[in-house]
Amino acid sequence: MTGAGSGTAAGGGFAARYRAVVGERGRLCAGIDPHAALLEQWGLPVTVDGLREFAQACVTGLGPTAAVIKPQVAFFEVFGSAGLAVLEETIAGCREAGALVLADAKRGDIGSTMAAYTTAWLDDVSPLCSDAVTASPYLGFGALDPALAQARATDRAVFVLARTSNPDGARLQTARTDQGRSVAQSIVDAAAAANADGSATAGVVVGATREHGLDLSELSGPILSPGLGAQGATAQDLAVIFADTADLRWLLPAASRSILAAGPVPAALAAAVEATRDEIETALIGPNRS
Ligand SMILES: O=c1ccn([C@@H]2O[C@H](COP(=O)(O)O)[C@@H](O)[C@H]2O)c(=O)[nH]1
Repeated sequence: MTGAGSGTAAGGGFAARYRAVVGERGRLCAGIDPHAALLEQWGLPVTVDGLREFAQACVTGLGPTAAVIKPQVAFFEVFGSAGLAVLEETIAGCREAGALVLADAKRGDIGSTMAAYTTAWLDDVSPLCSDAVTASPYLGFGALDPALAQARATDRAVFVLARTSNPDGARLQTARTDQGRSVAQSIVDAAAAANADGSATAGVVVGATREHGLDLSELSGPILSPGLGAQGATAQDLAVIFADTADLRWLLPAASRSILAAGPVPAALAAAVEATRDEIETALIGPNRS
């Protein structure tokens, strides 16, 4: 299997893997968020067996279709070790199908503990090994160094929270640092510095739900933008808030519940991915794209 998600790539950084799969499948990150309400909507029990069936349908429907797949780790942790076993199968299945897997685990801790999180999420020795992981910079961007180093060495990426899609984030993220920049802008700038080698090792998370006030033009790395659909953002909003502030080739809009609502039939999930992606492409570059 030679898909973007299969194993460790050989050089070129995450940038090459990302460009290849997004070029082929389009700009969209499909989330796997097995909410209890969705399991019920799909006619599944809210048990680990229901979780497994849900995840298998996602692997079949989303794995060959979406460029990036983002399992939300929390919904698997709800079921303890059995849920984590399902997460392992889900990650492996999506990577085998050629998607890049971004584990939404939002890890962040002192360096020595961060090293263990790094092994868990970004090292081939781990059954949870993914192509990228989300991270919180609240202990300082430098505390993420072990993850960034491992990601750089293995052509993976770390997506760092900068300006999140929830309203509660604003007060902290728009606060000014002693250098006069917003906290969120300082995260973006640190990520841009980490990407100076062209590897795109450091992505950022910037929600699609509101004006972010950031200059993303120097980032040279992926911008995960959650908030489409269930949180109220639209494809047109993406064009408005990112067109003048970012290189749109790096924009990776994300949606979970609005896609998963199309289940449980895998073909319907795949169709929802395609429809969402087409809406995004039309909004960002117009209907006559080649
Ligand atoms: O700022 C952020 C960061 C992460 N998320 C995560 O993305 C999905 C969104 O799910 P929807 O169903 O499309 O609302 C979810 O896993 C969040 O934890 C985010 O929404 N905002």
